[in-house]
Amino acid sequence: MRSPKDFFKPLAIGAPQPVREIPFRPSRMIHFFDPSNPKMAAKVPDIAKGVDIILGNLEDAIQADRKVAARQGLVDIAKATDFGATQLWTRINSLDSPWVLDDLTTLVTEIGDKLDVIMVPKVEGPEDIHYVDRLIAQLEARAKLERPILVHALLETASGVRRVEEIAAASPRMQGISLGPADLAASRRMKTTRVGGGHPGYLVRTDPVGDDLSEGRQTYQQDLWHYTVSRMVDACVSNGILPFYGPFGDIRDTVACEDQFRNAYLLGCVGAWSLHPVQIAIAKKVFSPEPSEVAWARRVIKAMGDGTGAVMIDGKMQDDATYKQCLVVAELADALADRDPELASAYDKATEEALAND
Ligand SMILES: CC(C)(COP(=O)(O)OP(=O)(O)OC[C@H]1O[C@@H](n2cnc3c(N)ncnc32)[C@H](O)[C@@H]1OP(=O)(O)O)[C@@H](O)C(=O)NCCC(=O)NCCSC(=O)C[C@](C)(O)C(=O)O
Ligand SMILES: [Mg+2]
Repeated sequence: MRSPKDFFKPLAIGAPQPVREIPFRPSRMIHFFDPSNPKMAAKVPDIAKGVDIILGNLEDAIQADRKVAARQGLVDIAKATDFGATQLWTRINSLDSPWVLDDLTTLVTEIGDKLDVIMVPKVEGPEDIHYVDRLIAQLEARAKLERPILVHALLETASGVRRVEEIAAASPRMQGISLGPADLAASRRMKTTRVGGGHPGYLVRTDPVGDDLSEGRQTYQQDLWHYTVSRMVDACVSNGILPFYGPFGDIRDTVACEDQFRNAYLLGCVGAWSLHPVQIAIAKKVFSPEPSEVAWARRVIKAMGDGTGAVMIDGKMQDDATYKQCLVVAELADALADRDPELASAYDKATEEALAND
């Protein structure tokens, strides 16, 4: 770890000044596409208009013999497309792969001015972030970039989870962390072959009634990812960066996808990945607070005045802490409303109705 005094110094002569704060931009979904797939690539300009983040994937899910085509495809798309307020990200190949050096060199020098964030997969510890941090700085200097590219780590190894706090604190470039449930399951030797979501075997069972151990006992499926997501959220928030849930692989099961995304939302994540167009609307719905929640939050904030003391609203005690909880929801709503006029009017309408009854 660098000295706190040097932490915000550029790591290469001529590289841009690191950011001191990670800006919060709407980040409800990171939409993945394969830049080597002409059909998918052709849809990117249109899809980009309806998502918060669009990500050109170069790593897993891209066949080995399509890696170079994917990299070049991303360069071409980035150069040809105006992404407006939508963020452009990429996921580079893993640091032990034969492709990553060319991924970084090509992308930073050719489209570094368009790229907001580089996602680094299979991060094992802070040393992986330090490696890309310096290399990106050297390439930024070469490309004469004026704005630093941020880094997002993928939490998908047991070692990464063990050192997630160090990863989150490794560089001022760290923008956030996503959970990678498939590689993480493999790394941990978990016996699930699903990409995220629950498992019918991971459950708790109610106690037996009387002597009969088998009849009348309810079972409840549990969340395999609760510990990891919670730990990731703490690591991120305590370092001023953003936590994301990752992918939900059962594209057909939109119901369970929504549940998984909502669990992550309630635990503090700002967004999740969409692998297929059908998952975009799910993420948008789940990671935008409900109008009734926003109305409630705004009502509490109004009633609490300077945010101190205690008041009762609809039979519920409100104090300094609930005021802060409400600020979380209201500030998120304001940030999303800035970008989404439909949400803005839904929030305002619900607030008006709620305040009218006070
Ligand atoms: C699952 C797949 C193969 C189904 O693709 P499909 O073509 O079979 O599906 P479809 O339902 O027939 O597609 C309908 C239409 O949507 C298009 N389409 C479909 N998907 C997209 C997309 N993403 N973006 C834009 N367009 C898309 C597709 O081209 C088609 O267009 P058409 O109507 O003109 O024929 C496909 O959706 C896909 O390849 N998605 C991305 C997969 C991916 O990026 N995986 C890697 C991330 S997850 C991961 O890496 C794990 C992690 C974190 O590392 C760890 O946990 O360890
Ligand atoms: Mg993975």
